[in-house]
Amino acid sequence: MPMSSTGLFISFEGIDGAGKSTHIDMLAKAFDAAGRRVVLTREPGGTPLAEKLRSLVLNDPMDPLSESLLMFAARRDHLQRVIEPALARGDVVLCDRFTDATFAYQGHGRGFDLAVLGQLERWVQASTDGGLRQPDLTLWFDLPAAVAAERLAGARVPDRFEAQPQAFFERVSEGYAARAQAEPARFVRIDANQPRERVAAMVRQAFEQRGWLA
Ligand SMILES: Nc1ncnc2c1ncn2[C@@H]1O[C@H](COP(=O)(O)OP(=O)(O)O)[C@@H](O)[C@H]1O
Ligand SMILES: Cc1cn([C@H]2C[C@H](O)[C@@H](COP(=O)(O)OP(=O)(O)O)O2)c(=O)[nH]c1=O
Repeated sequence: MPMSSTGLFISFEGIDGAGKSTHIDMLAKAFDAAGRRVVLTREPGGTPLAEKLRSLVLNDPMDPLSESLLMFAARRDHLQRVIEPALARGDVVLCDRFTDATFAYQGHGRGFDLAVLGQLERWVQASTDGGLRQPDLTLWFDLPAAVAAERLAGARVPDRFEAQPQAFFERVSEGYAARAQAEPARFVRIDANQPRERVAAMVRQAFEQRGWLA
């Protein structure tokens, strides 16, 4: 049984260029065809306030603590205004990145204190029943940093994170691996270094195995 009482909360993670966006759209269509209401959203972002914070954090230079606080401020607003109401209605929430990204990028990428991030996570994701709101399932698109860089070359104008060197993304990947190891039941690692159709089949299989898509 998913942790959320009625809805389904799915997050998508991986370094920039790993292929998340490509497969989120496919999944949204699959859930829609199965008769489920889908909320497609992203972090940082997903509400008017959080989208403003996104634009600041992706473009304006700042230190890792400010970056982490803005990520969690955006997340708090997003949870309260979009994610929790959607789950209460029984919708499927497909979220492009969530807190694992903060541990991977601000924690492992920037080297910011993981214990402080853990405290922020507990404050921001505290649920009314005393538990911690986490995705029911996290799909981690794992791709070597060199391959992601090749895929992104020329594809779009890089933001503050996408402009980072390859070593940064190698650390971010280690961060995702650590989170996945700590919570194996929540994570599914997708080998994203394969043709789109193979990746799509593995993504679909993760849902079918759980009985979430026929
Ligand atoms: N399996 C794949 N093989 C080759 N290229 C891919 C694959 N999946 C996605 N791409 C391409 O790689 C780029 C990054 O994919 P995208 O879905 O935008 O990644 P993300 O959302 O994780 O940053 C896009 O140009 C996309 O078309
Ligand atoms: C959610 C989140 C994202 N990020 C970064 C990762 C990405 O480089 C960037 C935006 O994510 P994303 O929406 O994946 O960017 P795009 O749509 O351009 O692929 O924000 C963090 O550093 N920490 C976080 O907590």
